[in-house]
Amino acid sequence: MMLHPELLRAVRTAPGPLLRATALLTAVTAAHAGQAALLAVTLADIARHRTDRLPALLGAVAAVLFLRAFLTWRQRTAAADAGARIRTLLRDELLVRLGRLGPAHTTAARTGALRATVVDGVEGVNTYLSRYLPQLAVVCLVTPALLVWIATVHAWAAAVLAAAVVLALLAPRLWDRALAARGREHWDTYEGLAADYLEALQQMPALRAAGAVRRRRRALQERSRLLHRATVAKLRVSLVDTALTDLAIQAGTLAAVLLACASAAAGRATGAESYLLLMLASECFRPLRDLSREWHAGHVGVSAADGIAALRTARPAVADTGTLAPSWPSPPAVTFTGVRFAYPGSDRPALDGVGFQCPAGRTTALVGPSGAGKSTLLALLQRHHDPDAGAVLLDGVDIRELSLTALRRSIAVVSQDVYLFAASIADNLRLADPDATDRRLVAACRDAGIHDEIAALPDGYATVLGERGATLSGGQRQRLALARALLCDAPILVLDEATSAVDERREHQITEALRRAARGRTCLIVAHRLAAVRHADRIVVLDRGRVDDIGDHRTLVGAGGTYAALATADLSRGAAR
Ligand SMILES: Nc1ncnc2c1ncn2[C@@H]1O[C@H](COP(=O)(O)OP(=O)(O)OP(=O)(O)O)[C@@H](O)[C@H]1O
Repeated sequence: MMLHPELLRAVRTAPGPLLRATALLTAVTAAHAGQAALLAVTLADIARHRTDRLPALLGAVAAVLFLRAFLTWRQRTAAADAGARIRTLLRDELLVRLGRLGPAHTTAARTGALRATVVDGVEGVNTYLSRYLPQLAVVCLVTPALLVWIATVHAWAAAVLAAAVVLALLAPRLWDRALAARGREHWDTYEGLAADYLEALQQMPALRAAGAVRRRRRALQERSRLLHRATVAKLRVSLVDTALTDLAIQAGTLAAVLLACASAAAGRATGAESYLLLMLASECFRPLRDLSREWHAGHVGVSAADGIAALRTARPAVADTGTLAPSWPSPPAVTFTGVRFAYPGSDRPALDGVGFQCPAGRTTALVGPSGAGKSTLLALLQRHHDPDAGAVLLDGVDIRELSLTALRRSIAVVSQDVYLFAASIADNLRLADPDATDRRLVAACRDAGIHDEIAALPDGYATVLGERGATLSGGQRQRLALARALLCDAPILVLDEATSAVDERREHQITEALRRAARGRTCLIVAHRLAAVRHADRIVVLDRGRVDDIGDHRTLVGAGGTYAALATADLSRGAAR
């Protein structure tokens, strides 16, 4: 009978359907009791060889039977209806939360574990709400009413049954703490296994390349064994729980039967009363038996509730307190001033006193050795994190003063790992703008230098991509992502390692596409290979979290600093290819 605040909170997702499901379940249980009472009278009549009322009584029993069948059908529909709403609204709420939490959260959490919470956890909450809670309400409403009814027939029997009901309800609660601990352990193990499997499936090529499939399989088998152990441990506790309930029910029923027999033998009760007592004693426990069954089904919801609550109440890495939503008639300049930032848990700052400007409508390239802080700068611009000191400004306005929606609408991003959905090319493009016309899709793809290749596919823009866009090459995926970014029509374009997955010829194509795309936008490019950035209007060289130098390709090569060293390394890499 565990009531978790998170689960009670979730009742508000579908109060109407839940109330309807509960009312109908009460009616079904009442119909059971009514049928039992009618049967008691019928049996008493048969025992006394009274047949005059038999047809009417049997007719009434049949009518109640049909009514109950009808009510049961309506009840299941109402519960399914409540379930559908609970699932949809709860998952939607969690997805909105995940969206707000942003990449800072999703990179820290394991995708498989999040999936388990959002899919299986919500499923458990649904069972708890749409099946366990209505049954609990029925126990609270119908069982006392039946006990009062029994008391009018046989006060002692009612007292004994009441004691048995209380025992059946309370005795298993002694095991609640143990069950909660085992339930959590089971859920954690399940989440871990789900995350491991997802990772193994997604990383199968890497595992195969490293010859690690067999080792990974063994690790997963071990995980499965742990889950099996956790399941058995939980089952053991819940079986004790069920056994206690059953024991109380059996003892109560037996005592009531003995009392009924004793009363009948002593002539203190009529035949009809004895039959009624026997029938109602059994009905009195029906809601409890059903509750015990639903409890085991709904317990997953209780185990998952903590994870759902944690996800719902997690604080985003940045606060969305800004209110400005500028419309940018012309692309804004992006300025970093005195930016210092250390990742949570890291004592060494990733950026320390970084200041430079990306001029409006121009292309600025960020270069520097691995770990210099290039991606971190882009993450700060997108407000995945806020700087510990200093600020990022758009045309002089601190980005913290903009609402997150306005900021994100101002920036289009093509990141290192392009994500394409298992949908058509057109649908993938329209993620950026659902209302974009076919003409705009083609224009964006032309600018990104991918239109001809899409047009050459048998289904053109209607071609359905495999999962994660598997049917396209790395370079095609990157140019498709670029086209998608162009469709956003944002005044700032951010390209993080946009040419990382392609060969030299493709790199040239993409660089050309970028130059076309960058026109009329303030563009920030991070690239390892300098070919992609040598034409940039301004190149900012970062080294170990600081600005090392700023200039254009020619002046920086001439200066002979970090950039010149990178250029030499780049050249020799190019020669090696
Ligand atoms: N999520 C993170 N948590 C903790 N430290 C991080 C995280 N991401 C990056 N860092 C650290 O911050 C520093 C800057 O990393 P960043 O990814 O910005 O460098 P980069 O210049 O983009 O490197 P690369 O060219 O290899 O992508 C590095 O020391 C890195 O180890």
